[in-house]
Amino acid sequence: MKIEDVNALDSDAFISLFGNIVENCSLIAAAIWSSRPFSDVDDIQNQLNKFIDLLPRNGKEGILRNHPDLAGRLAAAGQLTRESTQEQKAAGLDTLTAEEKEKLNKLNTEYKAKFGFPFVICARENKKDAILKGLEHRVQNDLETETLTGVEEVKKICRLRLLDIMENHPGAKL
Ligand SMILES: NC(=O)NC1=NC(=O)NC1=O
Repeated sequence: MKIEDVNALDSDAFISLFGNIVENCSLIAAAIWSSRPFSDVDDIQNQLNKFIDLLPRNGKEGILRNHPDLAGRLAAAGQLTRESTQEQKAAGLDTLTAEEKEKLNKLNTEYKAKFGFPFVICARENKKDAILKGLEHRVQNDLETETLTGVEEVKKICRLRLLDIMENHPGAKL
């Protein structure tokens, strides 16, 4: 899809296409539509990042709260979004041993009890061992650090989803 095609989308079509590049936060795509015309994909990403960075603390925490646990209840119930399903599978989270799953669930529960939002990491950039190590390390951080770290991981997830759409969506027929 070319950037000209993106710039030609009305708000409904733009939100329909980009609404889940930040998991369950279609508001962000709806908001950055106002920033068109975009010069290129990086410009779209920069507008997303700027919107997220300007949110108050509770807005950032809200984005994190909208992310499903890794190999959590929704994954077990097959109720993850298409994107999350693919991302969690790519990290090998669909082939955890019973012991790994128990450890992940225990750490996820501890993390969420401490911070009030789930542990978020870009699953496509990490395999399950790195995710478990990351969770063990990050659960020891403070709230400020984890809010910012989680948001930076959301931006990585968002970037990969954005590139997928730009590369795979046919866009306007030539
Ligand atoms: N809690 C999470 O980190 N969730 C996720 N990370 C991804 O990359 N995809 C997810 O669903």
